[in-house]
Amino acid sequence: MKTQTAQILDGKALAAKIQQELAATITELQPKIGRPPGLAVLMVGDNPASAAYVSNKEKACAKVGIASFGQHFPTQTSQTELEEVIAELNQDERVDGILVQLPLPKHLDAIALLHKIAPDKDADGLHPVNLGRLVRGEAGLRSCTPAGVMRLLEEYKIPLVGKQAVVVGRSILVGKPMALMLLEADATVTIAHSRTQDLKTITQNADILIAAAGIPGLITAEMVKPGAVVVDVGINRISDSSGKSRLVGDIDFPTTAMVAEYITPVPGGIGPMTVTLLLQNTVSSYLRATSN
Ligand SMILES: Nc1nc2c(c(=O)[nH]1)N[C@@H](CN(C=O)c1ccc(C(=O)N[C@@H](CCC(=O)O)C(=O)O)cc1)CN2
Repeated sequence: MKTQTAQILDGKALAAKIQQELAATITELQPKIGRPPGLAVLMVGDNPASAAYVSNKEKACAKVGIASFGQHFPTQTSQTELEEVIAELNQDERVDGILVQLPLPKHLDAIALLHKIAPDKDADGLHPVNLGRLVRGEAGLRSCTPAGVMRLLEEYKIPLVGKQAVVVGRSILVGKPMALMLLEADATVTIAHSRTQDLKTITQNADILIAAAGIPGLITAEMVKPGAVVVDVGINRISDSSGKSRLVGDIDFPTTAMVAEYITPVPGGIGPMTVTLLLQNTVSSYLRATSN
């Protein structure tokens, strides 16, 4: 039986390497600056997956020496209360990065909350000012998941200039900024989404295929060009026939790994890179805030 031939793009290993570098930077700078970098993660409600991600972020902060100012609010917290908390954090000199864990309970307007975060403390890179900077190719805080994808591709020296890149998914969190970052790197970019007709014909043309649709196993081997670089941003928890839960991506890994040249695993691919780029954004804001 033919088995996997693709090389793994190891996000977990790269994340560990970058986190070590961040820890060394913080150890060196903290005595001179007089305080560590600070990150505030705001979580509303009891979504168990979100609670696990927030806890991972706080553990990662502790590991590299970033102070956490996390706050957990009950589900019924109002928009105004959260806006007031963000306004305080914007003024708090110990805090370099602020993020609102998504998704939020339905009565809250996530976009309106993101607008309230000071752009230079926008650790998730989702404020319109930072998205605008990305559109214009200017320096700014970049969205963590797509920035993590770009950093992983860079580490493995994957050529992007002039390549056909297809992004499946058009969310503000991943798909749209991902397409812009690939464009910034001179790839020729196509965005496909839930209304795209004949997805297979489009994905088969991709030298670089990014799956960010949130649909388990959406991309199968016959949809992938032989030799393509395949990046799985999907994080889907499914139950198998015995009722046991496991994590899968948007890509059918066993079949796709037989045709792709490079592939990211789930878990251990883009997830750890997302958390690491969040730490990196926080440290960038800290350096900017303390540079005078
Ligand atoms: N404000 C934000 N909300 C959300 C984001 C985000 O970037 N900003 N992304 C996702 C969730 N997320 C971070 O918040 C996230 C998800 C998964 C991982 C991760 O490391 N996954 C591991 C597996 C973990 C497991 O076993 O469950 C992996 O892929 O190896 C990191 C971050 C939605 N919300």
